[in-house]
Amino acid sequence: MLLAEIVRTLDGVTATRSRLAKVDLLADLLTRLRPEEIAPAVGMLVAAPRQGRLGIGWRTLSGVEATHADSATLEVADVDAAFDELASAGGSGSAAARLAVLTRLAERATASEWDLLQRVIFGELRTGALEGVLLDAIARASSTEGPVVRRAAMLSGDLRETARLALTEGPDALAAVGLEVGRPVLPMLASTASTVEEAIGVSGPASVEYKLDGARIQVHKHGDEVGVYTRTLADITRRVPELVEIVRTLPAADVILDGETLALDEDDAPRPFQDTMARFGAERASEIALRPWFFDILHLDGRDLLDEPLSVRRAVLESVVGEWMMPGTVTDDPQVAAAVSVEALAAGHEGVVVKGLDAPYAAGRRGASWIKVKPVLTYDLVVLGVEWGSGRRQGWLSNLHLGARDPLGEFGEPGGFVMVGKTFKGLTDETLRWQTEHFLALETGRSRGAVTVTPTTVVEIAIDGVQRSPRYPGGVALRFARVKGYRPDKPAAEADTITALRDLLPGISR
Ligand SMILES: Nc1ncnc2c1ncn2[C@@H]1O[C@H](COP(=O)(O)OP(=O)(O)OP(=O)(O)O)[C@@H](O)[C@H]1O
Repeated sequence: MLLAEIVRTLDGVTATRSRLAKVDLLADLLTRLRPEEIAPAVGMLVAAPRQGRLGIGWRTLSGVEATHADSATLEVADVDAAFDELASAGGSGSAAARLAVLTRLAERATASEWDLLQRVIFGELRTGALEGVLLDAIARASSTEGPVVRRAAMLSGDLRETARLALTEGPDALAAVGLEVGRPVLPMLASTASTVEEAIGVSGPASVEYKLDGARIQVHKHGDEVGVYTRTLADITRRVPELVEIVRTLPAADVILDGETLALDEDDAPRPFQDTMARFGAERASEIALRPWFFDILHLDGRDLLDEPLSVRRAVLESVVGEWMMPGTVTDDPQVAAAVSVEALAAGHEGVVVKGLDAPYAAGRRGASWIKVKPVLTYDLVVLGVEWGSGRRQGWLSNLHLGARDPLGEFGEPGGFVMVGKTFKGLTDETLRWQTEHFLALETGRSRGAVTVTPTTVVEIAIDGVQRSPRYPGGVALRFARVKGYRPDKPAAEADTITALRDLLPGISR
């Protein structure tokens, strides 16, 4: 298949607001792929190449100079072969080799094909919205029930392979996809309530647990082999040897655990979230040691536990992790639950997560089975641009332009971002230095003292609330926004939405 057909399909998908029409277009494309084209083509559709991260920055890409082709001749297989070359180019002279591959590709591509290829190579413009539609399209194209496709995608964490299985082998092969120790699955996510009482009203009998402000980890142990993965399934095993050591000692041959990790200071108080994330990003180990708290178990010694109720999973979890268990209490009494929250806050944690005891582990889904309650309002927003600082901050990129996600395109492009405020508060010198370098590498243009950037960086912002704003396109502006920390573990497609912020406005009927 020609790459141009993928470009045309994606254009069609963007041009229509109808979900059904999007599914039709994608399903039609999928049915026309040859078996060996399915995985590469799906990778191109969702900007997640089959070869994994290609490790090419925006700067390298925008440095490619080429005269594009007038007519479309590039095949999906040609692009896939070029990606193989990019992924395997390493060692000395690799930069030149990669640039040569990119230049050849850019010359063979038409301008619109190169637009798409850049986004695929960069690998970060994934819109969660498209992945959902694509799952429906895979179901349609392979005449398989939607839930069967979704389940396989969740458990394998691999949309490309799910599409290939669905289209070439059918529902039985999909149903046979199970958990595999060593292959991470998307974590279960929480919804939000404003009080513990409200949360327990929804959940009924629940495990009310501390919500630690660290980083999510999924841990896989197979004998002595241990793998540690982030919220976005990045493998960070080599960066966290102290966690690997702890997991090795657990009394289980095969186990998959879900938890949170955090660094404590000498008084056992949690260190700032930034310190934990610094460990995740660092190539070298630092003095700050992490420790784990586990709150769920997905698999134990040959038995998948996903579909068991939390009450059963907790009992099994406790027998495996002992002292590394997340603190919490099982109760259906709102007062007892509220007391856990007070205790968690007093110990310096963020709040609590209230989890229905009957609920299974819903991998990759955000639902009412887990409800987080945090007294400080924090939102994960996307940096759209940054202003150059002045005075003491001269020469640093400082004031961040913050955007909320607009999945339905109510205030702009569907899947785009709507600006809701700015802040330069809460930035340490070290963060200023880091963000200047980081955002210059993501630069897409400059205007009036600000650098606009590719909207891929998620930052956690604390606010006192929101107010109506005639100036911002979403009609809402943040009040007293300050930076809590960057969220390299969160993709922009999962940032908070403009709807979530507008819901904070008093008296807005949506
Ligand atoms: N006891 C706990 N149970 C579940 N998650 C916990 C717990 N303690 C801390 N967490 C963290 O809280 C998050 C739950 O909120 P959510 O599923 O919305 O993830 P998130 O989008 O990363 O949210 P947040 O930014 O609030 O951490 C988990 O991803 C995990 O990192």
